[in-house]
Amino acid sequence: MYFPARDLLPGASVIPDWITPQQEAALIAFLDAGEWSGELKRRVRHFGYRYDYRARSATVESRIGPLPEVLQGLAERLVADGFFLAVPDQVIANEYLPGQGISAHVDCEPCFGDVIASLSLLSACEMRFANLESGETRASMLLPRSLLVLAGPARRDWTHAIPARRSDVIDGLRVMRQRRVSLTFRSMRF
Ligand SMILES: O=C(O)CCC(=O)C(=O)O
Ligand SMILES: [Fe+2]
Repeated sequence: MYFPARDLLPGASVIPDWITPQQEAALIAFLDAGEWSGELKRRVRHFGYRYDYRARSATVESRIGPLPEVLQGLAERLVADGFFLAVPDQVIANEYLPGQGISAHVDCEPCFGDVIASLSLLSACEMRFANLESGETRASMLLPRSLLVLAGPARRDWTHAIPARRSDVIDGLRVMRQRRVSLTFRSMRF
């Protein structure tokens, strides 16, 4: 079953329509104007610091450079809106075509700070959460232009995953997925 945002997980917040459709279009245009990496099944772009999927880490040596202006603006807004104490300095864009997902994981704890924020673009999809200790599972729909913030227990004690499928059932209706892009903001921990 789907939980309302306030009951999703302790430490999780969902903010609907955190950006406008115009901002969404501008972000997609920006991302598509650069080079996507094909190192995974889904395409990714890294900003600020490169994350090494094999070593499962990001380090000070992996610095790419400052965040591009469009991402820096959003990173600063995450502080202004009270989600982060300091401006996040690492962003990964993930692209999911219908049928693609991300397996259950907790974002690297030694690498990244206590708050993770993920902005959804273009398509809805289901995100599933599982408690590391009890195995309890929960699910939420991530809607385009919504922001998911994971802090505290939601960031540390629960895995999150996106099932690799072509459609989701929302309120009893099967909804086909479209291309989805997410932007995940993190703070390097060093
Ligand atoms: O696509 C998403 O919303 C989540 C991405 C994610 O979990 C990650 O990059 O660690
Ligand atoms: Fe993640």
